[in-house]
Amino acid sequence: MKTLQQIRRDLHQIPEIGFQEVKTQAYLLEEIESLHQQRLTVVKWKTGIVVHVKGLNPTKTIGWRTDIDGLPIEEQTSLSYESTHQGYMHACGHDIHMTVALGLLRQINQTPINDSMVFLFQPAEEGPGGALPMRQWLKTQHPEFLPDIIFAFHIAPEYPVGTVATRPGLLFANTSELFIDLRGVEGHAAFPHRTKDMSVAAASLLLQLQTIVSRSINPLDSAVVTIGKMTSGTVQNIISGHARLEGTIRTMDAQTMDTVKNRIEALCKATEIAFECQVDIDYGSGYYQVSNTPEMTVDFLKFADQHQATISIECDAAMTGEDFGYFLQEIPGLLFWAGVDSIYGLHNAKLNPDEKVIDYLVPFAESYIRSLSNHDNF
Ligand SMILES: CC(=O)N[C@@H](CCC[C@H](N)C(=O)O)C(=O)O
Repeated sequence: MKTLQQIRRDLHQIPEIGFQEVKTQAYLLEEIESLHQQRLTVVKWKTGIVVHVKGLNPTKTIGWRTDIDGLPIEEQTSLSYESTHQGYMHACGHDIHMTVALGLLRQINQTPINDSMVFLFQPAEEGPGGALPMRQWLKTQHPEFLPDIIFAFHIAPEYPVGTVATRPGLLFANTSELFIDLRGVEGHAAFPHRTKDMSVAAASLLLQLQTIVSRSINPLDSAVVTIGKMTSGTVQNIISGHARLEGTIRTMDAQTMDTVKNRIEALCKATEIAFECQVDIDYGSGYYQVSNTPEMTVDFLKFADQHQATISIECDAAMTGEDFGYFLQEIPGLLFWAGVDSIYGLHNAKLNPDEKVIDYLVPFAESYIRSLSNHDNF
């Protein structure tokens, strides 16, 4: 049997983006198939997997969800086990998330609890979003695998290993992707008056977008409009006829998302008039906020407080997005941060989570799950 460290390193080498996690799915299936199958039912969904572990005397089903996708980032860690998929990296820790889920699955399968468990290996968390369609599929095709309560964690580079952090209620923001295409007229650099320059239009729009949060959102509310990518033009002496802005919107309040989108649409219309061009907006995929079930989260933090090896923190909400919010929309549960002590943050090409988190978190999660299965107070 492979060590969990080996599994994490193997998975780290094969990052794949949303709904293309073919090798990842095959690797996970091989590991799952190597376990005693007596209590297991394994079903594939797209590039994801659902594993049901039958309890000894089940009255409920406890869910554990992990995301499985990587990011389109060129890794710069120089680790001996760095990504073999050029241009792709597990830069958000999903390799650690999967490994912990497999470790917990091994433990629960080896020494079952009274209740049943369902492990959801979910594709496409970074986009376009696997949680919502997976939830719908479970509801319609496999309601017997729908958990009564559900848990997930996310690595947190800023905390040391052994730290868990979460909060009752809102933890992560509402999100929407944002893609804006500006189409004008390309032409010779020496004759600007015969063109409609989309580099200038995009630059102007980019700056105007920055006024939304500062001038249209109540300062006591919170929002983010980030343009992470801006492309325009072909070569230095041709005026660009096409530019594209790619970004993301984050809001703490679901209604604030509408306010931000209304302002974006107004500024795009104004850009069309000002620069005599066509501007098209595509909101891509959006995620519902992650809102933890309050009583369960208070109990979780109490459990963590009493756990010998754990530092527990009631943290602030963050502008991160997570499609786990779609599971919590219908199923009680919570998401928590787990410290991995890296000077480089999430989505950074040098992110290097401390693998000790695996040996800490599997027993922590196992004892938490066992404590829940001994109670029927939810
Ligand atoms: C935990 C994390 O980093 N999640 C991602 C989710 C991305 C959602 C979507 N693709 C977007 O960019 O809006 C995040 O960036 O917060």
